[in-house]
Amino acid sequence: MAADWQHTEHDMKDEGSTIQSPGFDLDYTDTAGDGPQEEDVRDQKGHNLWRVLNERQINMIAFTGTIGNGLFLTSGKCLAAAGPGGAVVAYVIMGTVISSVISSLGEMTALMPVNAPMMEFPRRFLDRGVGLAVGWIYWFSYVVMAADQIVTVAASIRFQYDDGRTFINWATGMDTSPALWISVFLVVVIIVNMIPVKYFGELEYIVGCIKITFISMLTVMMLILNVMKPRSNAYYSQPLGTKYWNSPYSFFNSNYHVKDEYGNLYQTISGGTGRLVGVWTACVRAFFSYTGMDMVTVTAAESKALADSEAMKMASRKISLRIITLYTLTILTASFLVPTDHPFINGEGQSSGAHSIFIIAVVEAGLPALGQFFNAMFLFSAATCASDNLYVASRVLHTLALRDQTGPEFITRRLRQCRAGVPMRAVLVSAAVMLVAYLGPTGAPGARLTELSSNCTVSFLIVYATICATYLCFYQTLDEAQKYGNNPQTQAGIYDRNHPRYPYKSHAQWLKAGFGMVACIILLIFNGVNAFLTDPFDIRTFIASYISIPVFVLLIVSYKIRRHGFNFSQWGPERSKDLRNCVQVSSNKRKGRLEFPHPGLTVENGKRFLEWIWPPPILDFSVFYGNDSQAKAQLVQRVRECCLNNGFFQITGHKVSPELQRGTFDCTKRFFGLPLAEKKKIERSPNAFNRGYEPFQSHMSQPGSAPDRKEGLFLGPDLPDDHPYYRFKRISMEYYDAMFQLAKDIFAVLALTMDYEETFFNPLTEGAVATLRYLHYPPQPVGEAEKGLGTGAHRDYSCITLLLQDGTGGLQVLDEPTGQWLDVEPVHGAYIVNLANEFSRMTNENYKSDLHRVINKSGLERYSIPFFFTGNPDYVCECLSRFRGSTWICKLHSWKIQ
Ligand SMILES: O=C(O)CCC(=O)C(=O)O
Ligand SMILES: [Fe+2]
Repeated sequence: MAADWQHTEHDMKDEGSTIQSPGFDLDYTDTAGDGPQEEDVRDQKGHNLWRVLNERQINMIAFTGTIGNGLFLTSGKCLAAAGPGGAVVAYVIMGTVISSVISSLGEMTALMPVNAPMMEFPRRFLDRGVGLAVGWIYWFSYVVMAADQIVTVAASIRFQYDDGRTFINWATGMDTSPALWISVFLVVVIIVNMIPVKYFGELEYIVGCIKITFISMLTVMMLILNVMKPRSNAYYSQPLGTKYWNSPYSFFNSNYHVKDEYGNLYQTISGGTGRLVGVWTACVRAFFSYTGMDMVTVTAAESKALADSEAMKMASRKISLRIITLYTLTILTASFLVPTDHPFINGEGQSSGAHSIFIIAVVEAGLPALGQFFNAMFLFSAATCASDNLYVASRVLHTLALRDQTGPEFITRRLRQCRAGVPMRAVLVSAAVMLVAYLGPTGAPGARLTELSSNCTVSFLIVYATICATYLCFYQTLDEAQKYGNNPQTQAGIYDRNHPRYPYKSHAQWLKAGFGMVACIILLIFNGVNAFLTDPFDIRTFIASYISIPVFVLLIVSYKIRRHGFNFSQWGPERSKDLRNCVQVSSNKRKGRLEFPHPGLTVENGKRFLEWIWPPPILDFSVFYGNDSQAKAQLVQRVRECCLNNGFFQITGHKVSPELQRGTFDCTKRFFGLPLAEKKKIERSPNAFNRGYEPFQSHMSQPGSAPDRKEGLFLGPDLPDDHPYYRFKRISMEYYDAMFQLAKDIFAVLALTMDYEETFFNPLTEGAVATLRYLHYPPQPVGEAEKGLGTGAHRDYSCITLLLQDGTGGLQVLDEPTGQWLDVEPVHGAYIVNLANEFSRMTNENYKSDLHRVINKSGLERYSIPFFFTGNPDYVCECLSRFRGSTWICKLHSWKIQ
């Protein structure tokens, strides 16, 4: 009874609560912790973010968001407080703290790429109330940070530098009200956040590249200024060398000046205590300039790259390494050029730009014009940070809404809504709170944004300490699941941190998380030490430094009251210890790890090394749809090379949507999940036009070998209209049509590779016959290869095949010149294009028909969806004119495709 197919829907509902099979299944990963069905529903309602960001964009969003005024404008205060050596030490030590936090968070996110991991993980592993409290303060902190960056933009426009010898002044900035600039940039930042996330990601990528270039240039510049012969208008006549690190200056600054909020000197602490307080103050500041790196995980729910489950590992590692190295180097090089007692970093100076050690360094080296350029870059940097901070805030608010934590339903419903994958309302509400920017130093009396923003940076300490604590609980949960859980062997890797399929095992855990947590708590307790050093006690600094703690506690308490009233016995930790949405790495090979096939120096090893540096090409097909003729010509050239080489290539950037691919995989799994008797009811019989079910081991791809260890379903557009499984049919046919169109587009490119018109193959593609095939490969027992492969070695028959595989891996293509089987690593959403025999014949076998096979050694279920494009049965094939030459084999033949 075919109607029983529908009953599998309820089986799928439970999928969200079980550990999922690996790889690209993670596209089912819920964005709010529900099952895939719920995601479907949300999708229909437009509540879903879109997974469109790729790895480079994720990296750059975090990079762009972190590098802001912390380093550029306020690092001078570190130098003044701790001395050159002390400042560098502070950046290094705090770098270890932040990288402990980021790797703890990154490891959990790599295993479970959920929406807003910052709040989701504490919710699961610590306490629901803590999770929500973290969500709220995290959101608020990002909003205020965004506002603070906007104020920095306005302050940078009001640029003036006057040290008695050099005078720089941006007249426009000085003559206009900062409120005007705040308004202008607020609008710009909101607009940027409204654009579809795909373009936002691309913009961020460009901005990130500019920032990386700038900061690298800054470091090199500082180095050059230090060693080169000073210019005639420099403030010094000999190269500075290590002058500011030697006597009378020194490694540490032993005098710490306690100042009140207006910069008036209150007292000086000297000696060992002075050094200690100085380094401590520098540490707190350095830590704050690192905040923002956590953004790398906020993008998890919008990342298509995360389906390649090691992308998070690479992203979190890269961000820590890049930022810590760049910051430390930049501070180090600049510290040789600016003395610790320079008045502009000790409270004087006419504008925020004048406080920057980099501007001071270039002005004193006799390059004031460069100072202007730097200020412009700092302005740009702050503006882009503001945009990133708003991005994070909106995503967190959106998640809070999905969790029903944003008050009345009529508000929550709106905050959940997304348009084109962007949570517009969440952006607007967050932007509205950014109006606190007008509280900044705009001339308005009682401007207090600075305090607000400093207590927000303190909030990050709470969030980070919570994340480390969460990691410790997560670590314990994994341990328990591994020891006491009743897990099938195929899932063992999910709980085992040492298993090669565990996505990201960060080093030295749990120690690192413990260190991160203790360090953040100490920073939290002592960050407001300045308040205690003044007399009378500085109440404003004290409140700004500690207010976040009671607010955090209050948020937790209000959650408990709302949920349990004053029934204190129920206030204990509520956690699910839920290991849902786990993913595994799709192959035993760790990404980024270089493994040689042979010991010693061999040609194969050399080849592997080259492949490691320049991995085999994945072609971005989107240029075919664009207007860039040069890029298109490049694509055509690369396709041509692939056709001539091995007869296969992989493409991304096609128009088949991830949702449709996901839906089709869903259909595939549902079908193969049916009882055998059900599947056999539509068994493919030899005269059923190549449609229907093909049972396990009933086909032999490689003549003379054992039958294929796979089962299949052949589909075409002739499913009866009254087919009972409507959704299955709709999705399958929608997918069929999309593939048909893609095949036509690929033929257009193939025509171009032969210097024909794009339309050359139209007679072949119009009215073509094609077959969609769903395949299922059960895991192949290790060491039983002689009992048959998943698919025996074969070449496809007709024209081209477009293959979509899940993340399990197992497809191999023969590299004819070397005789080696190459693994075709799964790339999420990409199509492998195989040229088949008929087509190869038409090219006089210049274009290869590739030999390929499948061995599913992963220990996991593998699903794949080939689409065989046969071509129009009436098309008369013959050797194409382009390939007619003296050695051609098909001179006398013309034939029709079978
Ligand atoms: O399942 C795969 O990855 C390949 C299948 C295949 O080559 C075929 O069906 O012709
Ligand atoms: Fe094939």
